[in-house]
Amino acid sequence: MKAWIYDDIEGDQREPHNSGESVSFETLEKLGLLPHPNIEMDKVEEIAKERVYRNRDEINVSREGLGAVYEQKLKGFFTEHLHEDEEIRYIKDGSGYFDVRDSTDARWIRVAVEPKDLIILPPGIYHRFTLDTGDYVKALRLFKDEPKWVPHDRSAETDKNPFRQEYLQAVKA
Ligand SMILES: CSCCC(=O)/C(O)=C/O
Ligand SMILES: [Fe+2]
Repeated sequence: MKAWIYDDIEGDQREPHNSGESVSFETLEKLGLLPHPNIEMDKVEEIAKERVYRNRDEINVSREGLGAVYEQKLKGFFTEHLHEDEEIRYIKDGSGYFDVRDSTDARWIRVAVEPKDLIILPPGIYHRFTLDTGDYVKALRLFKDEPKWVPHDRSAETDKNPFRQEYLQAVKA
């Protein structure tokens, strides 16, 4: 797992867009995005138990895995959004990029994930996801309750969402 500031230059979202400015795990932690690089399944189970996760699913994000909904799903994943529940992603195979807003809300931090990387997305964090040029990731998605994936796309309305407001309070310096 590595993270850097996204260069915001027009072009294929699947390219690294690495501005050359790297971002530390400490910074990710301050944003509430808890990185656990290179861990085994037994550690994933420990985290899931500790944090009381009751549900999970496995997703194969690829043209083959998603079939007819591939384009639509990829578009949805890369639309800036938040979730109202804390969610865990554990990469089983392939790779991709999670982008999260930095503390100024002006820049994207790109987090490159690969097999055995786990990240915890706090409720209310604006983020998006894209495959890289390998065009494939298989991930375990852990949910506290039902295995649902409900994105709230960024809007003036979502900015007022109580989970967003709570997140901003929690990460305030
Ligand atoms: C690699 S898991 C699929 C993407 C996802 O679950 C998510 O929440 C994207 O924002
Ligand atoms: Fe998401």
